[in-house]
Amino acid sequence: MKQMSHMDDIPSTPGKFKMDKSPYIHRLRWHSSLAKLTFWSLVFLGLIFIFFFRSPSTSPLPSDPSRRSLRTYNWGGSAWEKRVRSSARVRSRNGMSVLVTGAAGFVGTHVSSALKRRGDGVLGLDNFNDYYDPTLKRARQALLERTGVFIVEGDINDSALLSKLFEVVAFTHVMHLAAQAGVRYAMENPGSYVHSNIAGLVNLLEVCKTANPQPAIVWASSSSVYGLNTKVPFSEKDRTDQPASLYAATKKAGEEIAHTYNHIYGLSLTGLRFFTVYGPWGRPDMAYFFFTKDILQGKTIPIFEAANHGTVARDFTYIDDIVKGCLAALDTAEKSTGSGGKKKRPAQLRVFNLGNTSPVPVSDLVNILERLLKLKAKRNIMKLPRNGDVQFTHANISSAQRELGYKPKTDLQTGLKKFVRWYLSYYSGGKKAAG
Ligand SMILES: O=C(O)[C@H]1O[C@H](OP(=O)(O)OP(=O)(O)OC[C@H]2O[C@@H](n3ccc(=O)[nH]c3=O)[C@H](O)[C@@H]2O)[C@H](O)[C@@H](O)[C@H]1O
Repeated sequence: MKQMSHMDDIPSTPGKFKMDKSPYIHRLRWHSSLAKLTFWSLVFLGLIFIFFFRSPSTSPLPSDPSRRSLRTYNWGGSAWEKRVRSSARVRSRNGMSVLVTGAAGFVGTHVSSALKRRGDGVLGLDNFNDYYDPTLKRARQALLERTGVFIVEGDINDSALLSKLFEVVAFTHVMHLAAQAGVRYAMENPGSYVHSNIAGLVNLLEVCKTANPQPAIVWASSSSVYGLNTKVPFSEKDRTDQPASLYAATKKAGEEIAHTYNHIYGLSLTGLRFFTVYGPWGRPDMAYFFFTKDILQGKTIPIFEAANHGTVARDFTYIDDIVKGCLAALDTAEKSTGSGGKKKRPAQLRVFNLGNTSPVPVSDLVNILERLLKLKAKRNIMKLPRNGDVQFTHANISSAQRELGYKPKTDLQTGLKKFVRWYLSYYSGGKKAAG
């Protein structure tokens, strides 16, 4: 508006001037209209820029100022398509072609690399959001690139992008790991859970349902769906209708959504309830990870305990065991049965616990870290906050054992030893070496 008033200082209405045909006046008029033209052209160009470049034309993302990473991504073009095709190309007999969402995430990176190593075609998709340090995601991306996995930058809410990917590659499977994780963060940013775990899931399933052939989908649910249950170990048959966090509620909603898409469209769907997965290249928001960081920096760590000094424990599960469970779920997934958006016959619908079956108190986790780091932790014992945490998790894995041959092998001591070795290497300037 300031510019407008400045422009207004230059009289442009001939009536304000004596009709003088002097060259000066001509020049002034010419300048004035040129300035006007320039100004309005700039405004026009500005509007075009805002319209076409700032707001995604395909699937507008909800405005969410706390998630700066929800942006428009560049994709498309023949070079891009070539990379997509090459990354997804199957290189082993009977191999599968898998779209891995959340490929720059902790589990996504490990699963993508394991699939690629055995000759499956793998294409990653990730929005590289800033829920935690994106440089760690970029480092994982670099790691995957070295194994031949290309990660497309984009959001699972972008249906045009997803449709394009299915147009370029006839994926046989989708390993859906993109999600808003973290139990406590849901109090801070509830919208991001709805965006990724509900809207994003529905969007992905919509595209999968219309794809021809439809892929089989394996996706990450969570142990948190058992919520306030007290009967342990948790079995897939137990109730899951009392979530303690919005995170858990969105994962539970995901399971119901999976049921719907299986029922109506014949999509083959397998949900995996992960139990507190840890290991190298892990998530910095998780307790084992930031406890390690804080112990090394001499900072106090908050250790939760339940009422009356009750133990808080988790069925911590090592990443390599989880990867085996994920691959087995993909390998045993039956084909989807629909086409053209219609179900032909009933399709497979499964849900499995992937845990370790040996819960460890959080205080013991800290004891192990102290031994590995050769440092004493400064402990601040705190009451378990009422922001989503549950007191105890313990998986009954008999179903996964029976149907997937899932057999976790790594105890917490062994797994944390591998994590700490990676952590020290990665954060001591050995970021490249850690690969
Ligand atoms: O299984 C899951 O489905 C989930 O696992 C993970 O959640 P959690 O099991 O809660 O892991 P995590 O935060 O590492 O806390 C571990 C323990 O430390 C305790 N804890 C935590 C923080 C703290 O400051 N102090 C503390 O004692 C805390 O009370 C808990 O007992 C994933 O983050 C989540 O995305 C989801 O995948």
